[in-house]
Amino acid sequence: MDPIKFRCKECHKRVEAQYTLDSVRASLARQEDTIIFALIERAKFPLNNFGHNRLFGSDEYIGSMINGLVLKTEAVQSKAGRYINPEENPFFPENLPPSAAPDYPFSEFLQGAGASININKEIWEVYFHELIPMFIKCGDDGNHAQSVLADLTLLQAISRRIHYGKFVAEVKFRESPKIYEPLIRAKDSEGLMDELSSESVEERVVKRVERKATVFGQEVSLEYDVSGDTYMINSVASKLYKKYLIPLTKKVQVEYLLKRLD
Ligand SMILES: O=C(O)C(=O)C[C@]1(C(=O)O)C=C[C@@H](O)C=C1
Repeated sequence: MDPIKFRCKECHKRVEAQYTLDSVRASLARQEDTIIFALIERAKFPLNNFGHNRLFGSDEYIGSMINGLVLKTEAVQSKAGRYINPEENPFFPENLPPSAAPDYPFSEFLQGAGASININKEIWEVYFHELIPMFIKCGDDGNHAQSVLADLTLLQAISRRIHYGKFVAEVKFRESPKIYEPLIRAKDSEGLMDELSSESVEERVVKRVERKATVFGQEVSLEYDVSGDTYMINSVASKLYKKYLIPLTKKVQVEYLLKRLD
């Protein structure tokens, strides 16, 4: 197939991202939609034995189906430039091929050694050992590749949300350097955690997620407006946020800030 040759006048224009507390919160809210739809997609499949299937044998990668597919997919996406975007973090950063995509001047908003924080190993553990058992039924419907790719889409959306904490932390630091600098110099993780946390904002996020998940999970029909909850992921989505996504986003914020002045 021929690649698309068309290019509009806007193609080469650099779009400098403006990060403010409002804009990063708006981005977190949009990312909720992606995560909820990815949860709905994954919920369509049973467990599908991801831990046992072997893929890519011989001298290539040998591992479980999920490891193999994620490793290979990330390699392809890395070549296509996914990880030159500072908002993206790979699950298998070791030996990723470099980007072959044209250079793009992504914003250099993040500062210090914290810009390269990657807690995907922890996210991976939480995902397979705590999140998946929360909403996926045991069983095998033969759709192994499909369910693994649904896992990857969901994992990437979750990872992006959690690592977006770096951008939230940088915005907060720039807004109040006089508050954050002494805490960073004193390596006061608890003080930083207290400073960046807002219980009322967190409550609003969890409530909004539950509401969105209820609406997105409904079946829409031509005969009647909406019918019952199809995928039952509203309680899963709000629990996911309360128990894992918000705490891990805050952990990334603290880790980022501790390295902000390095
Ligand atoms: O909105 C913020 O200020 C954030 O830091 C993001 C976030 C979240 O993960 O949703 C994390 C910490 C705050 O307590 C509130 C919300």
